[in-house]
Parts: sequence; C-alpha cells; structure tokens
Amino acid sequence: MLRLLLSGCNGRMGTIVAQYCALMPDVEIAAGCDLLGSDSREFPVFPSPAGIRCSIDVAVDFSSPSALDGLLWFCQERKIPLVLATTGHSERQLAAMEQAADVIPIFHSANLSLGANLLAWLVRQATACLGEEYDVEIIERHHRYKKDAPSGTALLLAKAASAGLAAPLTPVCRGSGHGTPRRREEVGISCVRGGGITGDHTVLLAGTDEVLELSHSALNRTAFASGAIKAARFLAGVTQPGLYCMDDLICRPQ
Ligand SMILES: NC(=O)C1=CN([C@@H]2O[C@H](COP(=O)(O)OP(=O)(O)OC[C@H]3O[C@@H](n4cnc5c(N)ncnc54)[C@H](OP(=O)(O)O)[C@@H]3O)[C@@H](O)[C@H]2O)C=CC1
Ligand SMILES: O=C(O)C1=N[C@H](C(=O)O)C[C@H](O)C1
Repeated sequence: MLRLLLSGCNGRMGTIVAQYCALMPDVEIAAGCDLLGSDSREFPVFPSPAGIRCSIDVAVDFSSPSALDGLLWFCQERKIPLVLATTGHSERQLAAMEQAADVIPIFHSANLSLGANLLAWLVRQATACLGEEYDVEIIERHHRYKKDAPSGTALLLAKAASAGLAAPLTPVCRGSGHGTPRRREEVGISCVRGGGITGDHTVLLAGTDEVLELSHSALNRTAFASGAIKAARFLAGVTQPGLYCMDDLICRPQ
C-alpha cells in the first residue's frame, strides 16, 4: 500500500486527487493537511504537517506557496519524498526546495499532465528549428480563482522555448498598454482569468510571413491528479535524494 500525505486536501486539486486515489486499491491517503482542517473526510486532516505522527510513504502538495517551509521541514525530518505541484513560489523558496533535494527526493513539476510536458518538448524543438527570427509569445488561460500569474506552466514553456535557442529569452508579462515595442530577447506571457477554464496554454511562434501555434488544453483536473500519483509511485521507488521532474517519467525521442 502506498500511503500519502495530501497537502491542500480541501482544495480543487486536493479533492480530485483524493477521489482518484479512492479508485486505486494500492494507494491510500493516510493524512491530509489544510488550513482549516476537516473532520468530515475519510482520513485525518491537520492544519499543518507538524502534528502528523502516522506512517507516510510520499507527500503530495497541491496547496499554496505558504505551505512550503512547513512541508520541507516535515519531509526532511521524516525522510519522506515530496511531489511538489504547487506553483507561484518565490526565488527564495525555490532555492530552499533545491537545498532540501540534497536530503530527500523531490519531484517538482508545475504541470503534471502528459500533454503539457509534451508541449514543452515540442516548443523546444520548434524554437531550435525556427531560430531567433520567430518571436515567442505564450498565452495562458485559467479559471477565475487562480491566485498566481503567470502560471507555472507558462514559465516552464518559456524556459523550454529559451532552451531551443542559442541566446536565452527573458520572460515578460504582458499587460494592456505596455506601450513599448517588443524586444527580440523576450518571451511574452499573457494571462487570461475567467470562469471555469481548467488550464489552457498556447505558444505562438510568430515570424514575418507565418505563425505557428502549439496548444494544450486540460479538459479536467484528473489530467493532473493521474500525473501526481504516477510521480508519487515513481518517488516511492527512488533511493537517492535529488530533484526529479516529468522528464524522468516520460519516454520520448531525444
Ligand atoms: N502541477 C500541476 O499539475 C498543478 C498545479 N496546481 C497548483 O496547485 C495549487 C493548488 O491549486 P487548487 O487546488 O486549484 O487551489 P485551491 O485554492 O482550490 O486549493 C488549495 C488548498 O490549499 C489550502 N491551503 C492554503 N494554504 C495552505 C497551507 N499553508 N497549508 C495547507 N493548506 C493550505 C487552501 O485553503 P484556503 O482555501 O483556506 O486558502 C485550499 O484548501 C496551485 O498552486 C496551482 O497552481 C494546480 C493544478 C495542477
Ligand atoms: O492553478 C491551476 O489550476 C493550474 N496551475 C498550474 C500552473 O500554474 O501552471 C497547472 C495548470 O495549468 C492548472
């Protein structure tokens, strides 16, 4: 049995992950964490990891950047691997996560769906083929409740676009009326928030005479939940501390 700690268990993703795990005979949510706790779930819910005493194989976090410090402390103390799916962390937090990966295995991915990670790979191939003459612009669209912008996936795609080129691109968030012409060395990110959009990402490669568009749409949150459980299963078999990501799960041509 794979025993999980689910951080952010009362949220949109936490709810879907718990439902998804309930369908798996060999995966169990041993404990949950959420700010308000809860006594109506099929597992105990704690306001922070500090109070958890039961045995945990892997922690899975879909909560908020504010949960990170407590989670890293708990997982390092108990030597528990961590799947970190939350987005919107600061540079300081990302550095703390990298340090913690010297002690425990951490699987960090801003998007746990197979398709979005394949999109990142395709974007890298596309910029490598098209080169500096094509401007890269990213449009991300999410539901009205999303707190962070730009999305973690948009930043991941910006990095992938940059990796295909000789000179790196700097991510720039587009607002309305920015009033200066685009600079060649930027990758623009435009954020849309509305309704119940689960998560759409489009990468535009805009040349003078043609435009290539590559897109991914998550149709529901199970796309992420299934990736989270694959990542948890993977970490349960990892023996070395380190930073892992979807590249460690996906087989594709180099
Ligand atoms: N990597 C991936 O594939 C995906 C990542 N995400 C990311 O996951 C995160 C959660 O998304 P979503 O479920 O939509 O958000 P929600 O706001 O619906 O859920 C987050 C839950 O975490 C709780 N929470 C907030 N702070 C803490 C804390 N310090 N400790 C424990 N629990 C806390 C929230 O409580 P309260 O509401 O009271 O604040 C809420 O119940 C986001 O960062 C999102 O971007 C989402 C989908 C896919
Ligand atoms: O908050 C969300 O909902 C999502 N967040 C992730 C992100 O910031 O990229 C992944 C997905 O797009 C859904």
